[in-house]
Amino acid sequence: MVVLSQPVALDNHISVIPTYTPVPVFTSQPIPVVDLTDPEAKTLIVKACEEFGFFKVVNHGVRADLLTRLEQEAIRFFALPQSLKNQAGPPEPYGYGSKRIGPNGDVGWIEYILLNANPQLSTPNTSDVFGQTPQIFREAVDEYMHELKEVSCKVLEMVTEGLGIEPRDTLSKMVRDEKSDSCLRLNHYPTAEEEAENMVKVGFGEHTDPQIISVLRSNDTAGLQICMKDGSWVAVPPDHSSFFINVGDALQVMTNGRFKSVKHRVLADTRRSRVSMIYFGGPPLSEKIAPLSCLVPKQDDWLYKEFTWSQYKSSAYKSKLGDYRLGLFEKQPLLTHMSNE
Ligand SMILES: C=C1C[C@]23C[C@@]1(O)CC[C@H]2[C@@]12CC[C@H](O)[C@@](C)(C(=O)O1)[C@H]2[C@@H]3C(=O)O
Ligand SMILES: O=C(O)CCC(=O)C(=O)O
Ligand SMILES: [Fe+2]
Repeated sequence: MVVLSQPVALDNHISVIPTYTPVPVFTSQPIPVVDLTDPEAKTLIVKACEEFGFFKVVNHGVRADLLTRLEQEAIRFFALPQSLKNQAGPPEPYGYGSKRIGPNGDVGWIEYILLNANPQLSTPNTSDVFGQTPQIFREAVDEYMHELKEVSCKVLEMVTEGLGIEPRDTLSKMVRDEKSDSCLRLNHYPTAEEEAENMVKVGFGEHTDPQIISVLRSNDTAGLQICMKDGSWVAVPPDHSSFFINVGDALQVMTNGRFKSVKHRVLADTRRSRVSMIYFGGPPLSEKIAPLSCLVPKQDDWLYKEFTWSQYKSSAYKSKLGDYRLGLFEKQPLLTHMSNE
């Protein structure tokens, strides 16, 4: 028997993975769960960001009815006829997309809506998402983004407190800034009639999120997996009432690699549809991203060159999903002086 460990592309270009590649569920090494009301939360968050770049939060303070309201609106949108949904696309990068992810040939068993948190930065077709649907969708999106910005900032303030960084809004002020380049993604991984035997469709291929922080919420359909430090994949049990936090590339840089932006992917369960909504907390386009000087005072110790978020974003949009995007921004290791002693 040939055991494939890498995804392979089928005729329809959606990669598939053999189901007999065992993917353990997070049990032996449970996913860190942080109660945001726990006085120890900041210490637990720092530990989870160092060990996994990923954790689950409970007691986050966002009302359950807002989560269900947005999920229902997303389901209603994705149930529209294809021709109507297409009017809200193609994503450039904002708007409705189906199967194609990003501009460089990535595909997945997915359809989605990508919206910038700042409506002025969204492309015109984005308004079609709401144009054909009731006001209730826009209200749910706006309210959700507002609440998720708060959750992101609360977590980032716990990060700075846990790391002993002052002031405590050092990170959160970038996401709170009115020019913050944050976005919201609504993903739908549909069911499928046919399924190649012993194969599972890749919904969203492996990647890291480029921003500072991502806050993910899904319905109770499984599919999300994260990559451990040893390269193995672990399935994350879904939990519709909690949020899952990812460290993004920009936070990896600002902590000089102390926190790792977590590689993750979604394998679609084609018998049950999955709906996820992710808030990506990003800095303003002009923000300079570099290791924080309070963490790494000597520039010689910086692992990354300074760049603006705008530079990183345009570089990300030239890359494929699975590329290691930070590679271009790593400093060459200093050659220790060569002596002939
Ligand atoms: C293939 C791509 C899609 C993406 C832009 C990119 O060129 C590389 C990064 C991808 C990603 C992953 C996290 C988020 O879902 C996303 C919105 C982002 O900021 O970076 C997507 C981009 C996208 O789908 O537009
Ligand atoms: O849909 C999911 O659960 C995760 C999707 C994801 O990683 C993304 O949109 O960046
Ligand atoms: Fe992601």
